[in-house]
Amino acid sequence: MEIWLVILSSIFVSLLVHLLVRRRNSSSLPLPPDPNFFPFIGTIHWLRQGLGGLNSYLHSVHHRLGPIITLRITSRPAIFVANHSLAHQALILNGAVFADRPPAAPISKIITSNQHNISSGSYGPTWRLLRRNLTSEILHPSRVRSYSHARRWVLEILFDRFRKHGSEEPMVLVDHLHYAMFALLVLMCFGDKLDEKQIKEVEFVQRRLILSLARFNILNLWPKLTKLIMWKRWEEFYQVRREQEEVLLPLIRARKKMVQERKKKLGEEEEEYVQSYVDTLLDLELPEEEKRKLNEDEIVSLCSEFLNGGTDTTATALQWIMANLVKSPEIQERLHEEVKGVEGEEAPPYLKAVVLEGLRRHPPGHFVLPHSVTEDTVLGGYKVPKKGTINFMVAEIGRDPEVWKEPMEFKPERFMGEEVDITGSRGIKMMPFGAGRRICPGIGLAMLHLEYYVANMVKEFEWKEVPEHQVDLTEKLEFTVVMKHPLKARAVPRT
Ligand code: HEM
Repeated sequence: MEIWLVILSSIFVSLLVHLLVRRRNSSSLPLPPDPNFFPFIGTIHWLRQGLGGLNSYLHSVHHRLGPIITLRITSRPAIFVANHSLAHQALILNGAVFADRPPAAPISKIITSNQHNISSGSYGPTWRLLRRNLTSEILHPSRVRSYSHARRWVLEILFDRFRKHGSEEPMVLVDHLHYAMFALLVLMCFGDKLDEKQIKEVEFVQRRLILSLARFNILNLWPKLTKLIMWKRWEEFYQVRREQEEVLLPLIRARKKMVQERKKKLGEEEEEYVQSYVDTLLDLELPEEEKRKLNEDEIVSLCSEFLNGGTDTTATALQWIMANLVKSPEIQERLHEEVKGVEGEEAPPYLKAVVLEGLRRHPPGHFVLPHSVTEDTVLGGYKVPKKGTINFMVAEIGRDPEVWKEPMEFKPERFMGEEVDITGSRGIKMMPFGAGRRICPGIGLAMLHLEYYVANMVKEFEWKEVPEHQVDLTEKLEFTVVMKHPLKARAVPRT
């Protein structure tokens, strides 16, 4: 009874808002078409199927209404763009206007210390400072080269695990990939080679946070109400965040102490020192807040963003690529022929093609993070309002049959002899890292990690399918879009 009352009053209120907004916009351009005359009704349909239902719902709506549509999920219109040329117009040709982020929902506000991180920060001086710090101090190619010992160290850990597991039994590869990517990024973030127990603790708190976000999302809907009727879930959320702080803060403080002691000893003989992400954050001064330094809460959020941004995405992409190599032994063999004689970290052409095809066919994120515009603007003949949210559909764009022949097939050959600009600046054909001013700053590091680990895993082992665990490419939405049935294959050492 009460549920019906809530649904009816929501429909009534949204109808009213819908009509009012229509009237206000009638003198200017319309918003992109909305599939539902009664806002929320269509959305209830896919909400019932969970977020995974959104993809197929959007696919059918785009098919009916064209490449740019509006959905009303909350009071802000959410616009979805599924076309490469519109994405280019917005993100590259009109980049500054489309570079903002919408205000964070209550849960994200807490996780991001009030949007004081890169991915959720508004387009302005603080975002610019934080992003420039990451790209120039940690992700600059020369700095990335200086972490080559870490890549090798993690490769040895991986191979050790594969050998211990043995070649007879199939293994779930993604668990090892997650651990490996965490070991690598934890080192870049906190400096020292931590021991396995510490790395596992970091991996545990970080993965628990991102995997439980879907469960906590409901708290965003009406925080004042959910704090009353769902207080237990709020408590659970605060507990997850507290436990994250309990693991990350001691690592941050230890690094701070080390940096201070190093400053005191300046001039004396230097021990070997590789700069970590935390070191770079300690000295930053926020330009919009009387040059104050970052507090511990903000440093935790930035480290958390760095760890999650670079681990789950890369491990997911690695798993999809390896799954396709197991499924197509002839592609794996061609790749092995190419990489077996290659030393060093420069990727040969077929390896590059395999990685690009993996990112096109299975982008870890099916959408870029939500964007918003700095002023009312126009896209595809429709109005994009300042307070709206605009989403770019990465998977739809990379699988567009108008652009890609047989888009659902895994064919690295399509990239051979053809230069594809993955940043999209000269035209977008695929955009697994986004495009324009908010493009993933980790793009160079991610490509290096993908090429390096795919090449070495194939060089050292032959990956074989097991009849009881045939490769199944069905997708499932977690933090990224992962394999619903994780890859289980045998790793046979090559002699
Ligand atoms: C295969 C690996 C990766 C993929 C597919 C990926 C993908 C993306 C995408 C789609 C975005 C959103 C772009 C937008 O909103 O327009 C993004 C943003 C971001 N990524 Fe990545 N990423 C990867 C690896 C990394 C790595 C290694 C790091 C850092 C170490 C990183 C850090 C970030 C950050 C900080 C942002 C926010 C940028 C901003 O808002 O200005 N990512 N990434």
